[in-house]
Amino acid sequence: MKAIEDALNGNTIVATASRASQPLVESRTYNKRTSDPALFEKDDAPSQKKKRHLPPSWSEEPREKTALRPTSAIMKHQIRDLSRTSSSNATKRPAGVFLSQEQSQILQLVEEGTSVFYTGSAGTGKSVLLREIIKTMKKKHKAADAVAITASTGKSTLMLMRSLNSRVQALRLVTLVALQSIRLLGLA
Ligand SMILES: Nc1ncnc2c1ncn2[C@@H]1O[C@H](COP(=O)(O)OP(=O)(O)OP(=O)(O)O)[C@@H](O)[C@H]1O
Repeated sequence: MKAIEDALNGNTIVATASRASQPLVESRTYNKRTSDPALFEKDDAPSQKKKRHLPPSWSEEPREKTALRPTSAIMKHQIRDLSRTSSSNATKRPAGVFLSQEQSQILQLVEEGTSVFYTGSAGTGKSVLLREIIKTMKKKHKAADAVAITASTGKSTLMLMRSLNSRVQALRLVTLVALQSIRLLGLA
């Protein structure tokens, strides 16, 4: 009631004025920036940065010069050079085929002039051995026509043509197969 009466008598203004003349400490402390250190409470005081202590060797060691990173243009050249050298090496020194003991035995028999029939599961190295046999026989009998490759079926002829990967050989192969077929049929 006392407060209402005071308000009616116009004491409100006086009260407001007195309140405004004494601003809250809180608002001064938190909402206003001030350089007065007394206004800072101990916990709110800005912490002093500690000086970093580095090991003595840190500053004594001279900094190594970092190698410049190659630009993309330089890298392109390097990659091109690398591919050139690797491809030239590949043509000069093809990866040698090291035949297994079984493959070597068959090759030896062929070299000795023995008629050989060899077979095996898929991927056991029959084609690799055949290529080696052809190579070896060509080396042994230097004449161009000394070695002839035949196939019993059209399909196998095509397979051989593909595996031998040479048009001339493939052409010769087809001719030989044709000749063999003619002979087998007793036509010639
Ligand atoms: N002596 C060897 N040295 C290295 N790799 C070999 C050798 N023999 C066979 N291979 C490899 O094994 C794989 C199969 O060989 P290849 O194609 O000659 O088998 P295959 O018996 O002819 O198979 P398929 O009957 O399926 O035609 C190939 O990748 C080949 O390079």
